[in-house]
Amino acid sequence: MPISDAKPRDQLAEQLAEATAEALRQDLAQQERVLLVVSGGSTPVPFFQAMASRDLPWARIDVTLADERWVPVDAEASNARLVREYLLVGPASAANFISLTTDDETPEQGVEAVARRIEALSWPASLVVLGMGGDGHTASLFPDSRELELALSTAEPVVAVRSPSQPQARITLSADRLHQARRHVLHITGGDKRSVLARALGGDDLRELPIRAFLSCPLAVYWAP
Ligand SMILES: O=C1O[C@H](COP(=O)(O)O)[C@@H](O)[C@H](O)[C@H]1O
Repeated sequence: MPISDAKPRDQLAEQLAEATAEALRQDLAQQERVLLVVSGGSTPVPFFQAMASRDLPWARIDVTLADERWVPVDAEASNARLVREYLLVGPASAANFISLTTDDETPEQGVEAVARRIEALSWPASLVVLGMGGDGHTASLFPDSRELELALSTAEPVVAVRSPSQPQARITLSADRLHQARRHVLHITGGDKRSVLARALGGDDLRELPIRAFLSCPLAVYWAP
């Protein structure tokens, strides 16, 4: 389909995939391995689909997540399942995916093993693609999380997170780790999220809207209705 006939969200996903592929190519010209950090949730699906067929040396690319629900890898709610189903297919299946879960019962038990995995990657990442929820959370930095201050301030790479608003325990890259990237993108869709972003830009209380921690990365915003 010519890009001009595409629906806005698919068009946005194509543009983001092109920019991501270009960023990875640039860094691959300078270093043997590169790292791409992606978000979960529902928004990234068309981006993953657009990315999967890109002509890239995928075997030299590590892919990990900004955050994960502490659920089995094949669970509906698993961000890793989403990545495997929509991104790691076709040419992109040659990429090395690093998950954020272990067989431990809780993220608190697994957090150290995940931290070692994450530390071993090629930081700074080429690109961190953030998402955002309607409550202003990004990754698993939730406004109502007990661990929000820790996740915003620690130098540790990952934090186990409990949020009353969320049905599952989670694990998230810390804000410090998410900042360790050459480029940052916020990928959001819909009028509601545009309003949340506008509200975030008008204030500075991170606990109210944790996305504020990334508004001056600099951050490229990819938005479509
Ligand atoms: O729970 C999560 O939510 C955000 C936003 O998800 P969306 O479904 O509104 O696109 C996502 O960025 C994060 O990775 C995910 O775990």
